Amino acid sequence: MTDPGNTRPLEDGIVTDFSKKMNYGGYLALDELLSLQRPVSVPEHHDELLFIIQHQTSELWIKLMLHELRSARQAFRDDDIGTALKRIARVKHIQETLTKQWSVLATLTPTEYSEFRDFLANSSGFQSFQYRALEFILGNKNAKILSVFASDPVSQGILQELLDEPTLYDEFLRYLARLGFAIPQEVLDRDLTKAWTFTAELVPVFREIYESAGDNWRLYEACEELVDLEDNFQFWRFRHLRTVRRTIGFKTGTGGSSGVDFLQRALDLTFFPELYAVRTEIGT
Ligand code: HEM
Ligand SMILES: N[C@@H](CC(=O)c1ccccc1NC=O)C(=O)O
Repeated sequence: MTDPGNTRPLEDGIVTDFSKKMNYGGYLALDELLSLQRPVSVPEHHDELLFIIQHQTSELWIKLMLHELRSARQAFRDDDIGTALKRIARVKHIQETLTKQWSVLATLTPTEYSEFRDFLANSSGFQSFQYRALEFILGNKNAKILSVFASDPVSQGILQELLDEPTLYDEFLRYLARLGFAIPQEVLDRDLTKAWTFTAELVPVFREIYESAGDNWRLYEACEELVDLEDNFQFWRFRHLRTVRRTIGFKTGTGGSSGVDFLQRALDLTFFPELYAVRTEIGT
């Protein structure tokens, strides 16, 4: 056999004529996608491309998370817990990817960032409508935040819709109510535009599910999936906080907040407090 010189020979079947067929770049709209990284620093700072790509990839993954979470919410509505669990499992993997991805941005030193930070003006992740949509569908609703999107009616409209609709947790609890669990009427009739708050009457419901896991395996699994989802969300928030801490210290944020202190307070927020509270009761 002739030595191919560390080169893989192409096979005869490999398609090379795309004049009349869809190819990779066409399918993925790569022309557009790869022309969307537009640094604003002058002269262009080497590290701004990292900063943009870290954010754009995050937004793409968040887009998929929202797609999956909307579908999971619909699945609970349709009494289809199998599909809901499948969707949430995927979301958990995306969260892990997003949390791990912080290590790439952490290679940006404070000096490098300070060299192009001023060019970002008042733009900030706080204005990410997809991130806010994620918080809303998971239960951390806050009508006041809609004002940030006044200049972007399409995003504001999507957020208003999510604000008015049941969250993933609302649909899970309604599903439990349909199965005969003692979900208080006030929970089912709650003001959906408000953030979820701890409801003690739900703890015994979850205790019943945990203590009858053998008979209620899917429900037990769903509870644990939701806990994973919240834990993973907190891990992302924490990595963001630590990255901000090491990059800008205690400077105020470009979005106008106090910065690290403001982000620290997000770590006190919780989506499914009763699923954490039940842990204190288990085995006692
Ligand atoms: C060196 C990089 C980063 C720094 C220094 C930074 C800094 C900050 C600061 C100070 C805030 C508070 C709001 C403000 O006043 O601006 C904030 C909020 C936020 N950032 Fe970043 N950030 C960084 C990277 C990222 C990345 C990669 C994302 C991914 C999408 C992101 C998403 C967000 C979100 C969603 C918020 C709102 C959080 C909340 O409401 O609790 N940030 N960021
Ligand atoms: N808030 C950041 C700026 C920042 O990180 C940022 C700027 C524009 C678009 C996204 C950003 N990411 C997260 O807040 C800062 O205060 O430096």
